[in-house]
Amino acid sequence: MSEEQTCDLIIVGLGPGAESLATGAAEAGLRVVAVEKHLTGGECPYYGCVPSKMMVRAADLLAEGRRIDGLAGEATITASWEPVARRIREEATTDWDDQVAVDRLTDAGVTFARGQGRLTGERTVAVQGPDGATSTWRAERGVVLNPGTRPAQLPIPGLDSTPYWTNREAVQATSVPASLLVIGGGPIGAEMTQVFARFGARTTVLEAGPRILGPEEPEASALLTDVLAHEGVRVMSGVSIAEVGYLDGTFSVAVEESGGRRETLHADQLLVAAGRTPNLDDLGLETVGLDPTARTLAVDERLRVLGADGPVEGLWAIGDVTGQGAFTHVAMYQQAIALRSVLGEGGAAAQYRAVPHTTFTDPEVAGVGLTEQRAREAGLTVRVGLVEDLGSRGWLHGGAGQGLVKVVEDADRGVLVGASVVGPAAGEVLGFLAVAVHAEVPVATLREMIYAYPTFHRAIESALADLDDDG
Ligand SMILES: Cc1cc2nc3c(=O)[nH]c(=O)nc-3n(C[C@H](O)[C@H](O)[C@H](O)COP(=O)(O)OP(=O)(O)OC[C@H]3O[C@@H](n4cnc5c(N)ncnc54)[C@H](O)[C@@H]3O)c2cc1C
Ligand SMILES: NC(=O)c1ccc[n+]([C@@H]2O[C@H](COP(=O)([O-])OP(=O)(O)OC[C@H]3O[C@@H](n4cnc5c(N)ncnc54)[C@H](O)[C@@H]3O)[C@@H](O)[C@H]2O)c1
Repeated sequence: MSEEQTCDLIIVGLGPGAESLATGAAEAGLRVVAVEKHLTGGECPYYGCVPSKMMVRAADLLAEGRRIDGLAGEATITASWEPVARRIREEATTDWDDQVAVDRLTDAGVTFARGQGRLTGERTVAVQGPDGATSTWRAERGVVLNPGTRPAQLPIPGLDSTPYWTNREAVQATSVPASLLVIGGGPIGAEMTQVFARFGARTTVLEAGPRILGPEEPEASALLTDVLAHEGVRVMSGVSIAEVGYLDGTFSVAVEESGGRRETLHADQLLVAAGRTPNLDDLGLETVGLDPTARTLAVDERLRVLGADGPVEGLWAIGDVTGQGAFTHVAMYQQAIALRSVLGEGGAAAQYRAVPHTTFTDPEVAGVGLTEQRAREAGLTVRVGLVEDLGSRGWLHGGAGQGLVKVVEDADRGVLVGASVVGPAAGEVLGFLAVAVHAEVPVATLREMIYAYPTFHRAIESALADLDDDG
């Protein structure tokens, strides 16, 4: 163990938020040490948002090409995974090398330390490098934790001894399997299912819950399920997986449906996308009185980590481990607030009533704020407006214009507390509703607006009109 070194701020785990925070803190004059054990920038640029959205873009192009028949002539589409794999390797991840990101940090004046960081007490961190050597640091201001998550390992008999994919292997695929089983119908499972199916894999998605995209509005899940089924995907919900095997290049998955029917499915590849495990178990949390087995770190509105007796001295956390939405935009939002807190500055505190999200299937599934069910559980007087088509624009769009808009009103206050949009560019249409929920624009004001014809967002006007019909 080396002699303790001193700095102002240590950042452990460099997800997208921490990368920004490190640069900002160094630019503000702090001596910053940034610790990363794998790839600087975290899951999003190397295994998450960026490569997966390159895959989605390619799959959407194929689908658009296939829609030419009957709308604009004839097209013969020949799918090839080669440009997708190449773009991910060369443009997105530089072959999963983070040197550019490390250089960006060091150019900004940050001291970069490659290794596993662990708290050893208040404001102190030990960093174990790849060679096993350990350096120790004391930070005068404190420590920011941004360790993120890893794919959850399911305790399914047989699974661990098979070469199954998680999102990390899926984005590194150099070819498309002829057949694919996907365990988990959350955002990762839904996006990957559609991508590989559109590239020709016979795909089945296996979801334990009653429907895919379970936290979304049921109407949104149902619409996406229909679209996937129409594209030839088998969607099995309410299943439990008894066993997984692998023999001679083929996976076998024994599935029990809710009615008790058993079936063994076979495929060339298995993708497990069944949730995430927070990287909190090897972070030395116990040395500052925190529980290393917790699923999230409680934080206050300034991102200070909360212990049993209030904020832990000199300790902040940002990103997925705070449990406020596992999205890059949440981590980025939080880093700016945490940085101001580290620097002793004020400014707006964190609040999460209008966290937007988009699952990049086609149609996209986007939401903000509360679903109808969550609003009812919160005890609000709820009115709901729902339109299950996208009006003239949906029809003009041809085959792929299906969608919906659902708005959830707190009727006592006359403001929207949540909304969902499914459709082409739903994530963009959602922007309007995110403003409405965030700024608590009165529903009466939203109804006075003029909605351009024929846009997708015009369906919002119809959904607002439908609020009147709700009991
Ligand atoms: C397939 C996929 C698609 C996604 N798509 C989207 C999307 O479209 N939009 C969106 O907003 N979000 C998306 N996400 C979620 C997004 O990737 C995360 O929310 C985002 O990366 C923020 O995570 P984070 O900052 O908590 O940490 P992470 O990105 O998980 O990074 C944490 C970093 O900390 C490092 N680390 C952990 N422990 C230690 C330690 N003890 N010492 C040193 N280093 C450590 C890890 O190696 C990692 O690099 C997607 C995720 C996946 C998996
Ligand atoms: N477009 C986006 O913004 C985007 C895309 C991908 C991921 N993400 C983020 O990453 C997070 C993780 O994504 P995820 O899809 O892995 O996790 P998730 O937790 O959101 O969904 C996992 C799904 O797997 C199911 N499941 C769990 N155990 C199962 C089992 N044994 N058998 C069958 N099904 C099982 C769950 O019921 C759930 O529907 C998301 O919650 C999201 O915040 C965002």
